[in-house]
Amino acid sequence: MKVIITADHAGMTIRNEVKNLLDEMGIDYEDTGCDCQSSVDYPDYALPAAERVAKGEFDRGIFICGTGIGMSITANKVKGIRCALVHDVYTAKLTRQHNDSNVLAMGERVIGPGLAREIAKNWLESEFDGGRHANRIGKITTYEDK
Ligand SMILES: O=C(CO)[C@H](O)[C@H](O)[C@H](O)COP(=O)(O)O
Repeated sequence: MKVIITADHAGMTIRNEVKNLLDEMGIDYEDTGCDCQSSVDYPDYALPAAERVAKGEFDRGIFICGTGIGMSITANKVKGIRCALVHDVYTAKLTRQHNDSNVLAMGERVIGPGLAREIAKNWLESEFDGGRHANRIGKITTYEDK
């Protein structure tokens, strides 16, 4: 699995925690910033990273900002992206099993690094269930292709 990770200035601590997790799990990843010396705009990070997931360069993305909302709204504008904003372990698993989410968004001003790590681990380890859920995702894809 290849993962792209990106964050704005409000997501640096969780970004570093998730990078440690990816190292421990032996998962290949690219960190596309920010360097976060000053305040930045989340769309400048979410859009290029989401496009690279949509193109198939990466299997999954993990995007972090203050609330996760800006990153998730932006990522979901990119065709083929199913970005889930997650702040608990239950929905981390369920959004993989039911929604086949390919991007995980989290907010560093909402949860701490320990919970973020558990969320990322469960999201990375959970598989899509297919079946009735594939049919539902097909309806989203059909809409995107119109
Ligand atoms: O987009 C967001 C909220 O939807 C993110 O949380 C940003 O990180 C946040 O807006 C940044 O806020 P700041 O006051 O400019 O640090």
